[in-house]
Amino acid sequence: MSHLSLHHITKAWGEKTALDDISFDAAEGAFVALLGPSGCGKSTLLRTIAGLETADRGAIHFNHADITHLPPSLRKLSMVFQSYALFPHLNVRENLLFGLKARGEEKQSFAARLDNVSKLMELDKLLDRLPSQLSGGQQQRVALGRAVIANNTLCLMDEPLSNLDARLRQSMRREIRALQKKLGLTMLYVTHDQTEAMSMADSIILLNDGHIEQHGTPDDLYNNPASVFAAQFIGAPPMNILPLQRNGAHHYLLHLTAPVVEYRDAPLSLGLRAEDIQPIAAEQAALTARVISSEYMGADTLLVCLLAGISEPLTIKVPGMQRFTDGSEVGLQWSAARQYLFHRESGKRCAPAEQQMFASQKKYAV
Ligand SMILES: Nc1ncnc2c1ncn2[C@@H]1O[C@H](COP(=O)(O)OP(=O)(O)OP(=O)(O)O)[C@@H](O)[C@H]1O
Repeated sequence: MSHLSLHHITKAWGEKTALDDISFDAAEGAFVALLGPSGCGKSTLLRTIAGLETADRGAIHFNHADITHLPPSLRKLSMVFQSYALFPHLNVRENLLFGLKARGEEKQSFAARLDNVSKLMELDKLLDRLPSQLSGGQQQRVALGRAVIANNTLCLMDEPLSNLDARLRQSMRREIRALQKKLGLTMLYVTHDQTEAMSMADSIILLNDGHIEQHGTPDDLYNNPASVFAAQFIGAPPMNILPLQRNGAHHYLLHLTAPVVEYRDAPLSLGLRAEDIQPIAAEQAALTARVISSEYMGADTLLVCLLAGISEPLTIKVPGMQRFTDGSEVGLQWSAARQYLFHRESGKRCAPAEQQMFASQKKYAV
């Protein structure tokens, strides 16, 4: 049985459905990222699991027990907020011990637990300082230490790194992941940053407007996106999405690398990741595009190109040292295995069998 299971959790704020029939399982010791754009319901979901909000419908099971109606203090979970929520007038030691005292836990255990956690979090030399005398990263460690000292096996984190600068964020990501593994914590981690989710999590729950768009491993979300939304949310730059047309001027796109065609009643879009498109010499290419801008980023350069007759620009990722002049013509190719097909109306990915069926219809091929 899963450590944590949500069953059909639904919650509305007035007219707005913030959580729409959310169900998932998290195994013991798993790091699960809740990812999605602003307003998709990440915080509401986390707060509902913590018991700080009440679901309108559905059930939450944790450690074989139904905790749906338990108050937060009895749920045996720790929560770390974006704001750290440290008490400004209490020093690090008092902040770390506050929860234990408030819950009336065994006093004799405090010294050993404090010693253990302050060493683990490298806070042992800072115990007498107030939060205002700590750096952002140190404050974050106190907030984490408070979660760890409670000895709870489930930890909920709501954008814990968003107040830190990019470099510190990266090292804290590694620290949190290492700590979570070492202590065997089950972690639910809210973020809107796909890189954070991809680099830290065992599995990602991608939320879109209150519902689960896709739940899978980082590899699944990147290589097998279930929809245009997932394909464009995961990966940078977002996946190129080009409309396929049966008789339009774009037709040549379709039979460049494989006889992928549009099916009678199923208008499709073609998805291509920027890194899967290779520039080649224009004179050797069946398809050419005009470079409209290039963005040098060190290791890579992003080329924004326009294909004749297609208004959507196409972004291509090339090695940083490869230079193209704006306005020049470049040939393009990609592997048929790296093409994604989506239903244009629903945005959903075509099933493999469906994609095969489209591919086998050669009537549109030149
Ligand atoms: N207390 C509240 N009262 C009314 N509406 C709310 C309340 N809290 C959240 N909402 C609404 O519910 C929806 C989901 O909000 P939520 O804060 O869960 O999203 P989020 O994904 O965490 O967003 P962000 O990344 O911006 O924090 C939004 O439309 C929001 O306006």
